[in-house]
Amino acid sequence: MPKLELLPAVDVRDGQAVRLVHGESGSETSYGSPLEAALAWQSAGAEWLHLVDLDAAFGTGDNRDVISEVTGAMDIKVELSGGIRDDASLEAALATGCRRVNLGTAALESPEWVAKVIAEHGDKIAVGLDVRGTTLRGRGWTRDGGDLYETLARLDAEGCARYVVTDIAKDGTLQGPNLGLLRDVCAVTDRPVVASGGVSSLDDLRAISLLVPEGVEGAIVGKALYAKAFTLEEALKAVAV
Ligand SMILES: O=C(O)c1ccccc1N[C@@H]1O[C@H](COP(=O)(O)O)[C@@H](O)[C@H]1O
Repeated sequence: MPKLELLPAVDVRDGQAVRLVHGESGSETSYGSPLEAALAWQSAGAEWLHLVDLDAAFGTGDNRDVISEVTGAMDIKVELSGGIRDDASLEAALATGCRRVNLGTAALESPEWVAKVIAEHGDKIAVGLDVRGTTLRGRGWTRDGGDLYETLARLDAEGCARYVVTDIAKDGTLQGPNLGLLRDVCAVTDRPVVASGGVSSLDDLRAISLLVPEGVEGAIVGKALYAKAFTLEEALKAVAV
C-alpha cells in the first residue's frame, strides 16, 4: 500500500505566512517569512509543499514575487493555489516551476476554460473542492458555487486528474479531518484525493492513512505544524509504512 503523502502548507497573505480559521479573511495568525517556513518543511523531509496565494484567492492583490521566490528555492514538489483563473494567471503559475496547480473558483465559474486546461495540461491541473456541507465555495470561500457531487461528475468526465478536498468548517480549527466527506468523495471518483482541513494530531494523520486504499493520496497539514502540535518529522514517521 502506498504511503500517505504529506503536504505542509504555506499560505501567503500580505507577504507573510499565515493561517486562517475557516478560511475567513481577517482571522489570520502570522508566522513570519514564507520562505523560511517552506525551507523548514523541506529540511524536515517534506516531499511536497502546498503553497497558497491567499490575496489572489480573496481578490485583494497577489504575492506573485514571494510565490516565485519560494517555488524557485524549493528542491521538492510544489502544489500552487490561489487566483489561478485564466490563461495569464495559469501561465504565470506554471512558469514558477511548480509541479501542479489547484484551480478553485475557475472550476465553478469557468467550466469551459477548466475543461480546456485539463485537456492541455493533464495532471499539472488539480481542482480544489472547497465545501461547506456539500456546497462548493469560491472567491475566497465567500460565494456558493454549486453542488459538490454534480461538479465532481462533470470534472471526472473532463478528465480532471486529482482533487484537493477541503472541509471549510474544519479548516484552521484543529478539530480533526472530515473523514466521512473524504470517504464519500472517494466513493464516487477513481481520481486521487488530497485531504485538507482540520488535521490536529498524529492520530488524525493515521486515520487519513487508513483511507489510502479508498483513494486518499495525501493530506495537507497547516495549523497543527505551526502550532507545534507535532513536528513534520513525527508526522512523516507516523504515516510511513
Ligand atoms: O487555503 C485557504 O485557507 C484558503 C482560504 C480561502 C480561500 C482560498 C484558500 N485556499 C485555496 O485557494 C484556492 C482557491 O483559489 P481560487 O478560488 O482558485 O482563486 C483553493 O485551492 C483553496 O483551497
